[in-house]
Amino acid sequence: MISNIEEDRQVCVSAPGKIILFGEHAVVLGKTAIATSLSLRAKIVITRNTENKLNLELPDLKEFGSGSWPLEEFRKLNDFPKGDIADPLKPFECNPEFLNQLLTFTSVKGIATFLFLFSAITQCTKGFNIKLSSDLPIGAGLGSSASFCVGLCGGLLEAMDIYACGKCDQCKGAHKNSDGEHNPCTVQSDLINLWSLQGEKLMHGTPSGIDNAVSTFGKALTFTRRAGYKILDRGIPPLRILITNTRVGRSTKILVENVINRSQKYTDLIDPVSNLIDTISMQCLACFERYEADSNFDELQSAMELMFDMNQSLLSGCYGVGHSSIDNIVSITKSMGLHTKLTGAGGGGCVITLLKPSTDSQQLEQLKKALSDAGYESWEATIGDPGVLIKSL
Ligand SMILES: Nc1ncnc2c1ncn2[C@@H]1O[C@H](COP(=O)(O)OP(=O)(O)O)[C@@H](O)[C@H]1O
Ligand SMILES: C[C@@](O)(CCOP(=O)(O)O)CC(=O)O
Ligand SMILES: [Mg+2]
Repeated sequence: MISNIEEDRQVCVSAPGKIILFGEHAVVLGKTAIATSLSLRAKIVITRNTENKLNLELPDLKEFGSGSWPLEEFRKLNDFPKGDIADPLKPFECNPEFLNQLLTFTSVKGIATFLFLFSAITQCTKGFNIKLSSDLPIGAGLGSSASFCVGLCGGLLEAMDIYACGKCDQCKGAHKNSDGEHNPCTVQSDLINLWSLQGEKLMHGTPSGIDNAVSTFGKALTFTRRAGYKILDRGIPPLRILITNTRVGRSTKILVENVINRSQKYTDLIDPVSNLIDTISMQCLACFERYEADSNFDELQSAMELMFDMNQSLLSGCYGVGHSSIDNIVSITKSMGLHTKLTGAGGGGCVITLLKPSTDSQQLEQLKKALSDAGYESWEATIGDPGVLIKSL
């Protein structure tokens, strides 16, 4: 018999999307990338049920909508994670055999990812109703997959009362914001981040880990595969960024695989490119530090504009992840003296344009209309938002 408290308990979690300022794809190859969170967020609501079922609603995935499965259906699978490996405090990769068994329930990789994380974290011991929706365009380079994983893992760990910190005061909600939400402590956030990385691996094979890190911790951070994340405690300077969605769908998994294959096949040609992108990321950090010291925004803006152009040229011309729609937006914004680069995996998806401090509302409307007339949707980004937020009712 579930106690009333548990049965009535509701866990609400949100996790931000992101933009990568510099270093996408190169970060998969071990170089430095810089990313910052967005105000667009994935939202998950988790409530208990007494039906011993998983009831799932994914309103943003029209081809799915909703689904319901008895928990026993998963527990009886040959490769259901159990025993020593199945310690929810020690994130583990999905067994390929188990993935194949999960893919008998759904052909959608994202849902199979959901079912893996649900099975691994909850052991399918309790029935839950789960609804996941998002402000983020899906598959557009703004980290929707990572925010999906981070929100889900944060919510499931909370709903199962699984805390790497043993449920410290912060994770008990000692420092709630005005909406009654709290950021989990660093120890619990690291657990959420590592589980989310396992989800990202299922989504697109060889993620660097930057997307789930910035969705977990928020603000802005640098990332390398070797050293992991380093949060920029002072955030980033007040850059004005316009996000434009090409509305061209693409597969992060395929784009990432293509860059890896090109790097392995043409190592002597691509390594210098990756090293230059690493230099761009490091130069961006140096510019941020210089701005902190001298507040010379014009100097910062000029350097950022050059680095945007360089990184875009290298991504498109050398890594091969450009697209004609991206080139079109680069051209439209350049005609207005602005500089644009793709963000995320490229091949369509979203681009980011560096607005000038002097770009006034009339110029911005003129730019957005030119982009809209060309078939693109654009909006000024709010960056540096908090990472995963949890509200337990
Ligand atoms: N709101 C959502 N609802 C359901 N699935 C989602 C949602 N957001 C992301 N996903 C999953 O993430 C996948 C997109 O991941 P990816 O190709 O990496 O694009 P992105 O650049 O947005 O991270 C989708 O195909 C879907 O499986
Ligand atoms: C291309 C890459 O650098 C970022 C992928 O971003 P997104 O999934 O397109 O939002 C891959 C990675 O770092 O995992
Ligand atoms: Mg993604």
